[in-house]
Amino acid sequence: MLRSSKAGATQVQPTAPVPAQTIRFSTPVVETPGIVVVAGWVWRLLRLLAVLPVRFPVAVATVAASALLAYLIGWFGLAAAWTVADVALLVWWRRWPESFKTRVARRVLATWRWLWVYRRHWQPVLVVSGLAESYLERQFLPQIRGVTCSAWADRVRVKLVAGTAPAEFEQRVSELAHGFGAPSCRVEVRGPRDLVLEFPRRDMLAERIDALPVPDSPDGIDLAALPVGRCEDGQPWNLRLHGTHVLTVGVTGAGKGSVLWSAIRAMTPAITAGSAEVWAIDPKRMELSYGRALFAHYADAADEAVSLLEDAVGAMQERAERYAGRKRVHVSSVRDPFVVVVLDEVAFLTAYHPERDIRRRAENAIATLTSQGRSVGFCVLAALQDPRKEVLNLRNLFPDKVALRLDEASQVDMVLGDGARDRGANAHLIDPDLPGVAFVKLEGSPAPVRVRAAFVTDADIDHMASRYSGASSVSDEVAR
Ligand SMILES: Nc1ncnc2c1ncn2[C@@H]1O[C@H](COP(=O)(O)OP(=O)(O)OP(=O)(O)O)[C@@H](O)[C@H]1O
Repeated sequence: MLRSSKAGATQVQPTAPVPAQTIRFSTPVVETPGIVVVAGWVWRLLRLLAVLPVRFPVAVATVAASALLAYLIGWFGLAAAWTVADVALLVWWRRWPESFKTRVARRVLATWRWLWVYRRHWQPVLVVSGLAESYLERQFLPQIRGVTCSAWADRVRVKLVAGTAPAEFEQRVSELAHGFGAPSCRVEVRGPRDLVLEFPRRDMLAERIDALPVPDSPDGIDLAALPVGRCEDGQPWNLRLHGTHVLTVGVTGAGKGSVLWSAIRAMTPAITAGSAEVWAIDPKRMELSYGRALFAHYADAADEAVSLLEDAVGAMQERAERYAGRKRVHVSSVRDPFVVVVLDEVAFLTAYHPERDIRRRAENAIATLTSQGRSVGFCVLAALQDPRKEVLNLRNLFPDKVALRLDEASQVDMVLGDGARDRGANAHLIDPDLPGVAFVKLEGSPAPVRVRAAFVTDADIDHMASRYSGASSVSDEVAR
């Protein structure tokens, strides 16, 4: 039975003649003469010698100067010259460590990593991961243009094969990361056929980040760039609240609270001054209740929470009416403070609450706030555990999203948008021992960036509540 020719598809060798094909034309094989092969090798050697001084001017100059010194003053003199140079380098390193790192150490490291890691493994990794292209029986590989090292990552600049697209690299970030022994890989497109692969060497976010300092005065606070943590490259992670709405998604224990609290902490002086207000909804009664004194309004029970949301809608509409035809941009002031509605576990109101009326009212209010509040200085900052549509079908009304540790790979694109996982946002692979680590999309960069929120402890919240509370709520009158 199994031997029957009908048991499976017939395999045809692509080079073997098909039975019906009596004559088959093929290219004749001509043996390459030895002299041509040797000439090819000599040509490649000469080309390498010509390119070396351009590619590695310092290394070639050092070798050439050493050879010249050895010739002129002998091996003893060369050893003395090298000792002096080493002492000079040592002094440079001790005296100006930063400049030594950027000008010497990282360049040497980059050359080493280029030779030992990327050049050595480039062809096998790219061929096996399917990034080598074939045309007319010849193989074409993307070329390494150069390797640079930053404090935490290697950046490999690559020239694409003509006719291919960066998306092919974006879809194979996992293969590339494993192939080159890096924890992850990020693709940055610089221009036509020009991209950079970023491979972290160490995790800059492995250590907990303590709560960031509270700004001294409300004047320096930029509500469109509140410092809430650190990016993977060591730069501050600034969260935009003014002019947008933010949805923070993560499984239980992922650190959603640290994102909410870091944002509140960054604007506390504005809360004291009255130019910003936080209206907090805390269904779990655990996350926000600690800092109650900082909030203009607070609700934990479902019916109170829905009333709070409807009050916010009322205040927003009153402001929109006042602005109509007069003002197009909201500027925070004591008269018209910037209002952040902080909603912990938003699904409690929109999906899990047993009363249909509560769910419907909550959803309507959130939809109105998120669709109309941006330009009049209202922002919704919500936290959510499960990003599926059945749980929160309003998630697309939040322009900015923070993907903390997620349960499943498929949830990454649900939170950060199509293609985010292909671009390296592996939020489902975040280590559970690193709460507060997340992927976000920053302005001006389509590639998701790995960040970590600073951790605001209970003691920090206590301190903030006792020192900065007492702001009178101007919007009270409007809301009531
Ligand atoms: N940014 C952070 N840095 C370091 N540790 C953190 C950070 N955020 C949270 N943690 C730790 O993780 C624990 C859980 O954090 P948190 O309660 O904020 O998670 P969550 O996502 O809000 O969970 P849940 O939905 O169950 O409330 C905290 O008690 C704290 O110990």
